[in-house]
Amino acid sequence: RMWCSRTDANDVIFAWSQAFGAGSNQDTGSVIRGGTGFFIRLMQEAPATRALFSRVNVDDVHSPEFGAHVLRVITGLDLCVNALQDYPVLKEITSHLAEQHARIPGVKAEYFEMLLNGMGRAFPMVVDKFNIDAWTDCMTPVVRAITARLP
Ligand code: HEM
Repeated sequence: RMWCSRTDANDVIFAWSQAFGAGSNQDTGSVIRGGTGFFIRLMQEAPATRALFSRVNVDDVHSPEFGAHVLRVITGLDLCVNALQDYPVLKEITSHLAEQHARIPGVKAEYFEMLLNGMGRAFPMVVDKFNIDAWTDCMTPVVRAITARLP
């Protein structure tokens, strides 16, 4: 099977809604704050990524420009997570995201793994009974699909 099981998907959809939805869903600011944290972590782990975000004002990660970028990413991930049980839709979304990143020089597959691993490490603090195995089983194929054509 290419994607994760429905049971795992169910756990991930629930975890995601606790981390980025229900409550914070109503509040774009908190989604941006949470998402920005993961980008700050990513840029610490892989400093080369910083230059990729110069167009979105990475010099001030609390600027509206960087916030809007973070929101685009989290919204893209939200689409993926909520399509985990609809394989044809998931395929469409991930291949569109793959296209959007394939044309940006310097973007590497390993950066996606780092970003998603950062979430896996943080979610136990904000999600009840976080199922890390379900997260890994569901998000690994998503990352693989988005980064298929990246170095
Ligand atoms: C699964 C995780 C990710 C999702 C869902 C995602 C989603 C998106 C979306 C929706 C856009 C806007 C595309 C557009 O409007 O044309 C974008 C732009 C971009 N993404 Fe990602 N992204 C992810 C991870 C990453 C990672 C790990 C990197 C590199 C470290 C990255 C680098 C970029 C860059 C450089 C842009 C263009 C920024 C600009 O506007 O100048 N993304 N991403």
